[in-house]
Amino acid sequence: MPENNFDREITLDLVRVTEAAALTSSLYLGRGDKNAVDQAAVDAMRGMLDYIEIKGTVIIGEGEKDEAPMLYIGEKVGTWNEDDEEFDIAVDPIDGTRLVAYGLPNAISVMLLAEKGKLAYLPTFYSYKLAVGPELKGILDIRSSIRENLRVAAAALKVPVSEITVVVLNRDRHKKIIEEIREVGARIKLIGDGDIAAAIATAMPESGVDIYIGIGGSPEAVLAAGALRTLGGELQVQLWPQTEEEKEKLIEEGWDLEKVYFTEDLAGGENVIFSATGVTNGEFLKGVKFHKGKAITESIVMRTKTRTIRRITTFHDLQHKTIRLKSTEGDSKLLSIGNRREFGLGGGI
Ligand SMILES: O=P(O)(O)OC[C@H]1O[C@](O)(COP(=O)(O)O)[C@@H](O)[C@@H]1O
Repeated sequence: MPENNFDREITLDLVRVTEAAALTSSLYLGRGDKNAVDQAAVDAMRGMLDYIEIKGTVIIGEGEKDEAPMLYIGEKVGTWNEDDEEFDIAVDPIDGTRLVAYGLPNAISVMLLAEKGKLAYLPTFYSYKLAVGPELKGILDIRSSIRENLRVAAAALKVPVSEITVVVLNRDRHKKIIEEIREVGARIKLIGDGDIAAAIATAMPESGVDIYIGIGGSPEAVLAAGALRTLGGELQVQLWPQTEEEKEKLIEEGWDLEKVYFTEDLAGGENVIFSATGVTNGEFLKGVKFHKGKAITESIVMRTKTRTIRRITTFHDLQHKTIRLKSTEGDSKLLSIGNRREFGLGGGI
């Protein structure tokens, strides 16, 4: 297949993967069961990844933190035919599992594909991140104080600081950051979870978000960088060890804790493809909606090569839509998304 056609094909394939994860996990909306949400998304993703004509290796999986189900690092995905191209893959089957478990907004299913060796490995579980859209790209510095960055941002955007909106994960570790933003007088949106969407929102003018800052998962940083590459935004990241012991170990191993990773260091190469599907309504994607025999999903897919950004609304007929679920052990089954009993869920009244 000529290279261009191949890229186009694969772009839609990735949407099918995040759509399947979003659809399946959304069956568990509001049931209070984070693990069921994650398991559904992981198995659906794995099931769909099998169909993509690539030699894919998952190099960024997620789930270690709470022993959640995961697509594990090193897992081979795709068809692995002789002529297939090799790609590295980063996934977050659900960013915001708790959000789905409690029916809260802003959960998405995400994956990223890049040329081999072009996605960064960050050794810490958490990273300190600063994300901005195109207008602030190259202007802020993660090493500067919050006050200084907000001053510079206001000057660059030609607005008073009070019109700048900063998104921060609502965590105790961010107490100082939040206090500082309040002191300077910018607006703050505290979010419960889901910092991939928050970082990406900075590059979406309609979101009303200017800056995302704070400490969040390292895999999420790489995934957000993949999208920001195409959107023309910027992510700056520093490793964030959680203990003195971890810090010393990293230094011993030769990691530079002062180093700032920029967008291209995190997701480099010419050919980065990012796909996300909304699970619950959010900043930049609508969540899965069930309506009169159909499930409706909204996805966004983008490629760095052409800078094309597509929003895709898909109507899935519940009578005919099947999803292939595949377990870590390799067993697969085809389930009908319209039949909740097949997913071990009550059929209702
Ligand atoms: O909840 P923590 O430990 O503060 O970690 C923050 C990370 O967790 C999330 O909010 C949610 O991640 P999961 O849904 O994968 O658990 C991420 O968006 C964020 O990077």
